[in-house]
Amino acid sequence: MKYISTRGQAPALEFEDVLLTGLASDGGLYVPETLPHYSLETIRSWRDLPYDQLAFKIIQPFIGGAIDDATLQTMLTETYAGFGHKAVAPLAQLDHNEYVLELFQGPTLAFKDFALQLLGRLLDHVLTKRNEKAVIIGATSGDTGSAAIEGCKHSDHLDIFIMHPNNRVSEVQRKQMTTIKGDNVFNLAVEGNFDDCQSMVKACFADQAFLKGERRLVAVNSINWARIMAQVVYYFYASLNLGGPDREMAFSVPTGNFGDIFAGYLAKKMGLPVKQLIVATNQNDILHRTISQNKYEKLPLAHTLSPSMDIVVSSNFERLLFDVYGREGSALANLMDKMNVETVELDLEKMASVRETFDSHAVNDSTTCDTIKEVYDDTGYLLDPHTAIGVKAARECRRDANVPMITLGTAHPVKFTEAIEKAGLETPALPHHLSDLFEREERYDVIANELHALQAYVVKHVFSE
Ligand SMILES: Cc1ncc(COP(=O)(O)O)c(C=O)c1O
Ligand SMILES: N[C@@H](CCOP(=O)(O)O)C(=O)O
Repeated sequence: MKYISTRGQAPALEFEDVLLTGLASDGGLYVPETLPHYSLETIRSWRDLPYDQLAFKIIQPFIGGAIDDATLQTMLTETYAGFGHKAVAPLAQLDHNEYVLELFQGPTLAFKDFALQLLGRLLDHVLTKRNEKAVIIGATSGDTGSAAIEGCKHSDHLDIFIMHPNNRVSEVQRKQMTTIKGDNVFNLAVEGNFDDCQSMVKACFADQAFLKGERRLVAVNSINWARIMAQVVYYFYASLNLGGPDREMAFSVPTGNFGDIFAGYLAKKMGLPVKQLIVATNQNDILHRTISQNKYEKLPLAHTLSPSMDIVVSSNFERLLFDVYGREGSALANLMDKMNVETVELDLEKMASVRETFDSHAVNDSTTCDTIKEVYDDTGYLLDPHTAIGVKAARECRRDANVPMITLGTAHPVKFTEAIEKAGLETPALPHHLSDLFEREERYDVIANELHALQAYVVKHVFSE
């Protein structure tokens, strides 16, 4: 399978090279040139597959010949065997036709594990084969960081640098990242917000001279296509477990960088019957304002009780716009340049095509806490604040009560004590494998919100080995 850039100028790449990059050289994001499409009959035939085998069916066509089938299946089996629930992505029922898809059963307790525990294995496999070393530079608002470090810490071929906004991730999230030992692991607390960290990652891709041509730069954020690819699987899995593909499903997705919901959009394009996709945001609601009012306007980033979604510039929205604008790279490049500097309205018929599938809703901190409390009182089920935003948005935007509504449960509540306590509830104990987290020694450095500070740090640690 070939991958092309959303901005039309960068060379098309095969899977292995897409895996080993981040942004395309023209500043765009890689997407498959064509998507596989499956008949209902084919999807139906996957109904009884365990998660790892379903993952093989969905992921293998994206990888093509880059990894042989037996090795890929082994990687997938090992990846998902490390999850804390035998079903890997179990469904919890809140009400009639209302579910939470628990995507927080992986080692770092957030949906990021689904892709990042696999990504670490894929990268190690390909770099070993090529006998190459790479540098990972990633940005996190709290969850990507620990999942990426967990996935990459054993690789001799990778040095991993993860930036988080200083004092703006939860304590559990910070400790999860900064207590992982490994000579190849570096945590940086940036004096800035997530958007600052993310733009530094992108700036590093635009100018890689600081790596002296000696190391490849790889992304672990969802700008890396392999992240999205692995996230498509659980839409199929959830649907198949609730009678799909013979009935439609609706999904509500707590949204920040638009990676997770974009995977749902791909699942629909690949043939899964999906009635609606709900973009659920916190107070950082640029996507909600874009979808509901057709006004893409950047406002200052707000710090909320759902810190992982404290994001203004949602990178993967570009991948959706690429489709909406007829896959015309040059038109999209112009639009993205405009969106970077001014408030933009999309063409009306383009917006109408977005609204055919997508609805949106924004939830503030106080309603987030009320939702956590209400659902707990009704059902005894404790939502994390991000998932609570998804549940609230699902209840507000539902198009058809007969269609099962599945909210993606993106994180475990134990990571977000502040919101749980503000909801008047008690945070549960940390799971066994993290029970001594607060006694573990932390290791991280604080750096200025400046590209040269980051690059100097990376150079010092990569080339002084
Ligand atoms: C817990 C949690 N929920 C939701 C999101 C939003 O996901 P996405 O960035 O793919 O939209 C994130 C991270 O972005 C997250 O960490
Ligand atoms: N919520 C994320 C932010 C980064 O998003 P990504 O999906 O592009 O890696 C986080 O927790 O770090």
